[in-house]
Amino acid sequence: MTVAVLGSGAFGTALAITLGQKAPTLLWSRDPHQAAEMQKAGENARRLPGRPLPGAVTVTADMALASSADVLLLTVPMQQLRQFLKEHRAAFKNKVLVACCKGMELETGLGPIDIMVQVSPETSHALLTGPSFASDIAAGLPTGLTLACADDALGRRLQALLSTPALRLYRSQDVIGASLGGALKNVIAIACGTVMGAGLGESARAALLTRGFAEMQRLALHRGALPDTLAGLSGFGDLVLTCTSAQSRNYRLGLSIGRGEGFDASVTVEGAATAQAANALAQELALDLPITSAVAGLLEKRLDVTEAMTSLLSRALKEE
Ligand SMILES: NC(=O)C1=CN([C@@H]2O[C@H](COP(=O)(O)OP(=O)(O)OC[C@H]3O[C@@H](n4cnc5c(N)ncnc54)[C@H](OP(=O)(O)O)[C@@H]3O)[C@@H](O)[C@H]2O)C=CC1
Ligand SMILES: O=C(CO)COP(=O)(O)O
Repeated sequence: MTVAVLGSGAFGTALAITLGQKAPTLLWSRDPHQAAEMQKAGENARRLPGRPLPGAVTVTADMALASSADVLLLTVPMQQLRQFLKEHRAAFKNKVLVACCKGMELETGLGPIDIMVQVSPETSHALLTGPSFASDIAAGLPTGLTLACADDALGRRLQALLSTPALRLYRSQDVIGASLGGALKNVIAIACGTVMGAGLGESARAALLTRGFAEMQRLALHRGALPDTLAGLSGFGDLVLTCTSAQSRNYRLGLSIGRGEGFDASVTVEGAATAQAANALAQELALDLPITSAVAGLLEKRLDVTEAMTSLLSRALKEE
């Protein structure tokens, strides 16, 4: 099976770099000028500078060529996924689509698998998620990821195809758990960045991370996820990474909120829309997600940091 990565951002480029060390790999960019520049320079200077593309990676803006591959890794941001699938529906027919984005759609609360099922029912679907900063992956540093696919036979083929000496993929059939874990951890990372930015200390961060994990489980289990998935790489694993590293854009957005500073609106921060979508869903389902609600309040500027902390600390005392 041949592979193309669709979306030449930081993560798409990183995946193409690592997979291109194993087999010829196509990297698709929506911008012909950028594709030509990357191919010529052998590098994605804009999104992932200093990480050379292997010779087996071909960068192209030609979707007909890119979608000639058997397996298409979708690395466009979550809020762009539906439109992207609609635009290229004909080209994707009968292909295997592996979503690599993390989040919930703002208007619907749906995750990547739900959207692929809705918009591209004539394709096969899987999700690649877990702790994996683009620059680490591109540098060949090791990590473990979750390959979630409801169809176990296809999941096994994708696991073998996409694993590399540095990327160890674990299989799961729980697409709901893998999808929600990857989406919700970003919301908790914004919360953790905020407490660190506001100088509230590492103890507060550890408490938020832990209680945030409880919220992730509450919502995901209600939606039918398996507890083991949340405790795995796509949930707990990615939560720990994202809540403790300034490499994370979600964590950095939180830091800037905590410090009262601005943040570059062009940076992809999946947790922002997801916080609002998850908060709306929690209200609809009458689920108590106080940290998610506080993050949504901060992002919508209904709360400041002091009010958000007060809203969390002043709730009725309860059992853990
Ligand atoms: N960066 C990371 O460390 C990791 C990211 N992810 C996930 O991967 C996803 C992408 O993140 P990342 O690569 O970092 O984001 P970036 O912001 O680096 O890149 C996003 C890319 O998507 C392209 N794009 C945006 N909209 C469209 C569209 N409508 N059609 C085609 N292409 C489009 C952009 O093109 P253009 O350059 O032309 O704007 C850009 O190349 C996110 O969901 C993220 O959570 C997962 C694991 C790690
Ligand atoms: O998902 C990621 C690491 O697994 C990347 O996190 P950020 O999107 O916060 O940078």
